[in-house]
Amino acid sequence: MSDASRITVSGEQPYDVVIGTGVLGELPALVGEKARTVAVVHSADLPELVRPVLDVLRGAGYAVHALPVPDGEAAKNVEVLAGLWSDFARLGVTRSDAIVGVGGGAATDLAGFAAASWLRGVRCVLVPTTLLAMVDAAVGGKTGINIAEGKNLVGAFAPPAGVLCELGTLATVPREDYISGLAETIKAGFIRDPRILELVEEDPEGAASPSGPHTRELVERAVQVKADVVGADLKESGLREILNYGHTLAHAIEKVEHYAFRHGHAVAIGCVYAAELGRLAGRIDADLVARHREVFASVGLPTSYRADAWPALREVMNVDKKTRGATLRFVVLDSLGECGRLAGPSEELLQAAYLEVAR
Ligand SMILES: NC(=O)c1ccc[n+]([C@@H]2O[C@H](COP(=O)([O-])OP(=O)(O)OC[C@H]3O[C@@H](n4cnc5c(N)ncnc54)[C@H](O)[C@@H]3O)[C@@H](O)[C@H]2O)c1
Ligand SMILES: O=C(O)C(=O)C[C@@H](O)[C@H](O)[C@H](O)COP(=O)(O)O
Ligand SMILES: [Zn+2]
Repeated sequence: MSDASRITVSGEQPYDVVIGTGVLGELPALVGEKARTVAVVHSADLPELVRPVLDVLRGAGYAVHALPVPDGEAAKNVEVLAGLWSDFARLGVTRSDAIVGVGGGAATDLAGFAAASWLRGVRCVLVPTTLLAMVDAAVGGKTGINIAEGKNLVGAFAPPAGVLCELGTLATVPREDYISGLAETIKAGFIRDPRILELVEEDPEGAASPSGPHTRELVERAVQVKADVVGADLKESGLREILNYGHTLAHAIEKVEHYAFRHGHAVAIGCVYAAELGRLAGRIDADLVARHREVFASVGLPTSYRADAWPALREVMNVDKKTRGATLRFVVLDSLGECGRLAGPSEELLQAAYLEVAR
């Protein structure tokens, strides 16, 4: 029996993000009647989480194939993707069939791109199993992989047919990964829904645990922010850029760390950097910057990074997707919950803001 709430993402083909317990029963309806073969892309390290997915699909009569991929960020590369394409060919995945992605954001990004690129696009259903994947990665149709030159540089906008957030799976997420997901949740609070910040500030320890009192509300609020934004601007022609708050520096940190640094941890540092940029550019005051540091730190997220890394980080920031020609562009806050853009900041400003997060 499901207690699910659902948030609809509008667009050419609207879909629901279903949040609750006992939601996997909705999988067959999302995979659809036309499908015969279902390829389930999942992290090799999570057999207990994928088993119920396989059982539900097999019970519904599909020919189900489990396709394990390397754990975490190691999944998001071109060799793994090419391996999936060969698997789909071998298994005879056709345009009437479906791909299901199960796991954290790395697995759902990969599965989504595999589905978007196979036969130029087949149906994809996502079953995120981390907080970060539920509140952000699995929602909104940004799919992709990393290359040596940078994070998520190859991918496609390809919305899923549905997203099933089984809250029970959060219980086993390692604490540091759960906290990483809180960074994106808090980001949603700064850019659009300040109530999220209040919920975290009232009870940071509760927020940092899946058994905390507000877990479901935090997930629902962050998903609602994402749904509202991507429903209005799927392909990031304007509004959607606000979801990238903090990511210009965050992606550079991840690249410099060879993708061994958690995404949310990098986003927390990146949001503080963006806040400092905003303050130095006269857009927000010191109190709002302090609130960034306090709320991220209250749940154990980092807010500073190595001082000596600046030259390397600065170079990587040039390939940020918001850059236009030689002009770096940042999402900044104009006030709490209101975003603006900062285009072409001077090198002095970029460095001065970095000095504020450097340690
Ligand atoms: N597409 C988007 O819009 C979008 C948005 C935000 C982040 N992302 C991407 O998401 C990725 C980060 O996602 P993440 O934080 O989920 O990391 P992740 O996918 O690397 O998962 C973190 C770890 O948790 C494990 N795990 C997953 N579910 C579990 C569970 N229920 N119990 C126990 N362990 C579990 C994974 O195996 C992995 O080791 C990054 O690649 C980031 O770029 C994409
Ligand atoms: O959905 C979006 O749009 C986002 O920017 C959400 C981010 O949290 C996410 O990390 C995204 O993958 C970053 O996108 P990118 O285009 O900068 O790679
Ligand atoms: Zn992110």
